[in-house]
Amino acid sequence: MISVAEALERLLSLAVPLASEEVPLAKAAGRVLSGEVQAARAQPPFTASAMDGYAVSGDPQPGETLKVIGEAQAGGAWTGRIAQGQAVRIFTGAPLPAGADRVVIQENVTATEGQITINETSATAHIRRAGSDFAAGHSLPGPRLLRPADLALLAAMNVARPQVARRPVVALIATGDELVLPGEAPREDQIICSNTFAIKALAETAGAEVRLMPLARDRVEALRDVIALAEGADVIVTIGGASVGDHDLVAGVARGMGIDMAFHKVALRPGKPLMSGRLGNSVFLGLPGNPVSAIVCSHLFLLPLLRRLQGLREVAPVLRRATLAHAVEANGNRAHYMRAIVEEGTEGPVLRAGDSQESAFLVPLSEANALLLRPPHAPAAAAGDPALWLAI
Ligand SMILES: Nc1nc2c(c(=O)[nH]1)N[C@H]1C(S)=C(S)[C@@H](COP(=O)(O)OP(=O)(O)OC[C@H]3O[C@@H](n4cnc5c(N)ncnc54)[C@H](O)[C@@H]3O)O[C@H]1N2
Ligand code: MOO
Repeated sequence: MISVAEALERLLSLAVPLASEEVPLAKAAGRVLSGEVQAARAQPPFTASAMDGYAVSGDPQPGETLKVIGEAQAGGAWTGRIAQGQAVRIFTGAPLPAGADRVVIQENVTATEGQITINETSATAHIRRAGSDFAAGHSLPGPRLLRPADLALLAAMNVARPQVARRPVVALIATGDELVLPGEAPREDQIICSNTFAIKALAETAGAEVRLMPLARDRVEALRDVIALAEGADVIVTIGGASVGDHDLVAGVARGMGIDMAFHKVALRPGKPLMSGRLGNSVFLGLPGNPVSAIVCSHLFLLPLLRRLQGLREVAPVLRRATLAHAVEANGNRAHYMRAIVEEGTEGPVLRAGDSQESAFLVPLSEANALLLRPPHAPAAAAGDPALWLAI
């Protein structure tokens, strides 16, 4: 069995970066900017008032009275020139008139018909210099996952249609004679297919377009047919049938279809039977069927793969530190990702592993907000000891 790190490296090496496409900004959230983009203009494009008040020349002192000779508002510049002893009524965002050096906020003046008297001065000029946020030509480098603030920045840079990596297409295949879809009437010996819905949602958070394939029954031909239907997908994900039982057919069928297997079995709990390889133009990822195993493996492997396909470099799950709320036993030879709850304590985050670590149970997974990582062969640890975790 190979380590989680080795498996992830082998999986990521199968990823051929996807082509890019242009999208309108309103559709660009969560997409990966492909390359560098440059600002067509500076921001602010002109020196602007940062407050509502009066634009003045020089630094008039308390008691001075100035004549108000015009008004400037955002989107409505006053185009004259201010001289000493004059003021222009100005509002936040308006271009600062020529000859003005500062803005006196309206709270600091007494305004009467056509004039103001200064009551107080302030150390700040209350102006935003042209280009003080960014200059024309300012660049936002890619690849970069576009967060909401990035979209505002791109808009201000007047980039209307950024180039982003196209969405990876994921074909999701649940396997097993025991499965029926939610809403259907299961026989006594059947269960509801659950994993698919978590994995679809997870893949979509990483920008994928997910195709739900028909359920594949536990027969070689049936499985082969559904996998063949998935041709053209960037990633083919199977769920179940990954282990060693007589009805666990996925590895054999994938081999029969010509997969170049990168690994099968990882020193991981839950998720030992995980497999991956290249199948035609697709990356093939065979997840174990147990719901927790499949979902944990999706966090650890599918999400990084989807991000790498879109060109991102830093894709491994982010490990954070916390202290253990209780003792934990020594670990065996597989990295154990325990379902846990992380909470903010008085001295930082505290981790509590769930009572049940059964890889088929969904309630503890639904209650968890973290996976507590116990590395292979980690010695027993006591309450208060440091531990690593990742958010789920
Ligand atoms: N003799 C051995 N048996 C098993 C081993 C082993 O090493 N030796 N490994 C165990 C481990 S670890 C895991 S994990 C499971 C995974 O096996 P499979 O990937 O072959 O999964 P299945 O047998 O098809 O299913 C396991 C379990 O999950 C349920 N399942 C499957 N698909 C879904 C779905 N889409 N939604 C909800 N539940 C699903 C299925 O009914 C089974 O109960 O193997 C152990 N066995
Ligand atoms: O590795 Mo299995 O995924 O323990 O349940």
